[in-house]
Amino acid sequence: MAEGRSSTCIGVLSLQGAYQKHIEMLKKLGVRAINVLYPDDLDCCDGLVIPGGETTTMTKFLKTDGNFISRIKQFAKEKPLFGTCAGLILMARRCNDPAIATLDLVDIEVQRNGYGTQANSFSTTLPCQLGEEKTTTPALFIRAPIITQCGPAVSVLAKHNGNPVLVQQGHHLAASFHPELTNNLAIYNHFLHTIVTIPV
Ligand SMILES: NC(=O)CC[C@H](N)C(=O)O
Repeated sequence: MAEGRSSTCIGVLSLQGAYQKHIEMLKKLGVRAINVLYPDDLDCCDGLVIPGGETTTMTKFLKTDGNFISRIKQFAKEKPLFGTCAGLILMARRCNDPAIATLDLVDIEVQRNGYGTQANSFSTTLPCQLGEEKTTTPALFIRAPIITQCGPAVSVLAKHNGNPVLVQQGHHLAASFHPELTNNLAIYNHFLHTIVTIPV
C-alpha cells in the first residue's frame, strides 16, 4: 500500500520515547499517522499506538493534563490501542511499580524492567500467531517488562521462555518488545487489518 492511501489515521502518543519510529512504520503501510500530544489530538484518530520509552516520565506528562488519562481510557472503549514495551506497561491492569498510572485496558500484571537493565537487552526470533497466520517475529527486548499474570480474556500471541510477550485482548494489542525497531511490518499489519480492520 502506498503512503497515505488509506483514510485511516493512527495516533502515536508522542509525549516521550520511540514514537517517531512508529510513525515511520505506519506511514510505510499507507496510513496517516499523527503525533498525539494533547487529548484533543485523539479526535481524528482511528487507533492509538503507545510507544516504548520510560513509563515514569510518560506518567508524569500524562498527569500534567488533567484529563489525558481519562480521555485515552474513553477512546480505548471503542478504538484499538497498540502498546510496545513502556506502552504495554501503561495498558496493563496492574504494574508492580505503584508510581505508574496504568490504564487497565488489558488484563495483565507486569513487572517493570523484568528482563533486566539496558545491558541485558537482547534480540531473538519467536514463533507468533497473528490472527489465522502462524509466523515468526523478530523480538528486541530493551529493559522490557515481564508479564507476570494474564487474565482469561487475554490471548497470548507469542511467548519467550514460556512468558507471554505479545498479547491481545479484544481490540487491544501489546508487545513487551519493539516491533518498530526491527522493521516488523507483520505485527503492524495485524493491528491495522485485523484489529483496526482497514481493508487490505
Ligand atoms: N524500552 C522500554 O520501553 C522500557 C520501559 C521502561 N523499562 C519502563 O519501565 O518504563
